[in-house]
Amino acid sequence: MPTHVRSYSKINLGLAIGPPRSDGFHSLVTLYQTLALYDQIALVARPAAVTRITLRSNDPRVPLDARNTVWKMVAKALSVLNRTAEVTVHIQKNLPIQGGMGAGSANAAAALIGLEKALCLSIPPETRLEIAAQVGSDVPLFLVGGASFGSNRGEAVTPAPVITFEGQSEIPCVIALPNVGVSTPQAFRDWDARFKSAPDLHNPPIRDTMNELSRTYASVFGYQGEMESNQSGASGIFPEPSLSVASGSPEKLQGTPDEQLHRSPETTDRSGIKIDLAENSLLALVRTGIENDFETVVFPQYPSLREIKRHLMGPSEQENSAIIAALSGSGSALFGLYRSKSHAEAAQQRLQQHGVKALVTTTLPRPLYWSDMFAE
Ligand SMILES: C[C@](O)(CO)[C@H](O)COP(=O)(O)OP(=O)(O)OC[C@H]1O[C@@H](n2ccc(N)nc2=O)[C@H](O)[C@@H]1O
Ligand SMILES: Nc1ncnc2c1ncn2[C@@H]1O[C@H](COP(=O)(O)OP(=O)(O)OP(=O)(O)O)[C@@H](O)[C@H]1O
Repeated sequence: MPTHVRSYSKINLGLAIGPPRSDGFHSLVTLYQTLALYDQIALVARPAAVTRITLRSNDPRVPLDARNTVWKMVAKALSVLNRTAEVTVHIQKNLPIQGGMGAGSANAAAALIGLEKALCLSIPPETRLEIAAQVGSDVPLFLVGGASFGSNRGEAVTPAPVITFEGQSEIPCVIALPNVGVSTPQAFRDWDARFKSAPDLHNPPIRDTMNELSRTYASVFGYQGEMESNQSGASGIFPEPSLSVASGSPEKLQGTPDEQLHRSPETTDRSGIKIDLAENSLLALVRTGIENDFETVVFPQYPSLREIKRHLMGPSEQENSAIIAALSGSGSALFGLYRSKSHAEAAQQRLQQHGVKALVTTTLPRPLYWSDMFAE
């Protein structure tokens, strides 16, 4: 019987790129958010004298050899664990390839989770994260799920509190799928080329966008007063952080006005505007003006993507316009987050009228990410 694992996708709620490093990677700071859209993997594994990996996929563009992230993950995990096995994986692709939604990375994480289950292994969480980081910068985030902070080259992940909007933790989301693929290494190279002649942009004392973005996240999520730690986190990998005030869940705001005052801290955004953290964490984030640095290099190359972002946003000042719309990762997928499902559906229609494929989904908080992981 195959082990079925859902391989969810992600978006980046802000991404700041730092200077290139000597190992060819770039430092970055980002906030990952998993989405309910998923590929599916079906994995069969049994101990054998020598390791043999066989991959299949419904999508002919997916490499079925050692270039595949799933292959890399299975080979690496077995080698680290000093095991040999025959492993067959079917990768059912629903997500775009080169979309910036971390699909290939998620496939790798799902394969690791499936392999553990199929072979009844229990890999220590630190080892899991270490193996994941070796397969790709975006892989570890899928061992955390929900919202998580990414730093270093993106592989250093820390669980973030649930991101809510008006009490909703599954925020309606539209993914626009432009008819182009953006290569991640090429996008990083373009970033370097663009700013080669402006070294100040890579000079931390003059403009350190990464530090700025870190401060932004800290200003939104940093209130420590009510931080709780629940060791039975859904993943079993990390304790579940819960920031009750920033999460804005109404029940947390009960109590006397004095108590509410105590639980309603304020912080200031980059322009000094006061943010009421009790309001909701997504709006507080948006108000800080978070951006994705990749837009600077990807939009000039693919002007249609800027246009798609406008369609995702919708007419300004209207109630049904997006709370935020941006490129995800290095693209080409873009996302919009909305107050309601009907607003998301209206955005989907706007895009379809302009010939752009669009999917309606929701953000996926950490508990749901793990509870539905093995559902077929
Ligand atoms: C753009 C993002 O999707 C944002 O979440 C990720 O940074 C990309 O992560 P990923 O696809 O897992 O990337 P990896 O497979 O680790 O790296 C692919 C290539 O992208 C470039 N790369 C990636 C991550 C990083 N922090 N700096 C880089 O310069 C490198 O050229 C690397 O060889
Ligand atoms: N399991 C996989 N699924 C899809 N593509 C894969 C896989 N393994 C390797 N690849 C190769 O990796 C390339 C990028 O795949 P992927 O879909 O992960 O890009 P992406 O969505 O831009 O990811 P990211 O958000 O991490 O940058 C593809 O061109 C493909 O040839």
